[in-house]
Amino acid sequence: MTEVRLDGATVTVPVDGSADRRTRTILGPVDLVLTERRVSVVGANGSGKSTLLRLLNGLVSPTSGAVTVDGHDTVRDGARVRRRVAFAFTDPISQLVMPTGREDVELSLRRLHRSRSDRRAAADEVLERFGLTHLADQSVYDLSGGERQLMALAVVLATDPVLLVLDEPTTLLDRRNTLRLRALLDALPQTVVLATHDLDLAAAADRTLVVDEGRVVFDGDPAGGVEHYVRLVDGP
Ligand SMILES: Nc1ncnc2c1ncn2[C@@H]1O[C@H](COP(=O)(O)OP(=O)(O)OP(=O)(O)O)[C@@H](O)[C@H]1O
Repeated sequence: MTEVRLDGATVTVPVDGSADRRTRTILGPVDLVLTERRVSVVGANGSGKSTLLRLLNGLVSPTSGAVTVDGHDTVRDGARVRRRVAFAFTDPISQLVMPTGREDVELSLRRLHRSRSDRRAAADEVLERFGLTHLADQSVYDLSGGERQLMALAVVLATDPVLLVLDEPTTLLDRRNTLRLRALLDALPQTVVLATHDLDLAAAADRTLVVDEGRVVFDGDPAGGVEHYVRLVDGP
């Protein structure tokens, strides 16, 4: 079981153009211990969801407080944390850095498999597992949005991370690919923390956090979380 812990985690940013170096708190303080297999995070645009997610693999460092994954501090032990935590961005093209999916999967396997032939065999296995073999050698720019999203997921999951963090994974997907992604997530053994505006996806988690103006304002069962969020947006 993977344990993610946030202890008084706060993120502040400089206020643009302020002469006296003023700062603004965009998240926190957040105190959380996450051990569930599926955690969803919902909240309005700009509420702080991505910032919360980015704390989990050290993409963002807390200005104060601490974040640990299985006891590893995301700042002091950054490299170890990033080997355990995979992060998938909303826009897969920012994830896919090589010309083809196969090369991207091989790139992510370079640490696990030193020899080129082992890497190639391992990449074949990953692509097969995700049903992407037929798209492996196509330019990533020629893939559809949905295919690209699945390819980006295959790339980050190739190294078998213990925690998968997904920032709005279904935003670019049609219904068919959304359902395909949901089936894929259901079958994953990893712990998944995802931010989403898709309330069905949010409700399928084991635990839901609602973020509003940088604070976690609800933490509990998914049905209650979705209801809380809808009430927050629609008003009482
Ligand atoms: N590096 C930064 N510098 C300044 N402001 C930032 C920075 N990162 C985030 N913010 C601000 O912090 C707030 C929260 O941003 P965040 O991206 O976490 O929101 P979000 O809930 O993921 O939004 P969305 O649903 O639109 O993706 C926003 O007002 C954003 O402009």
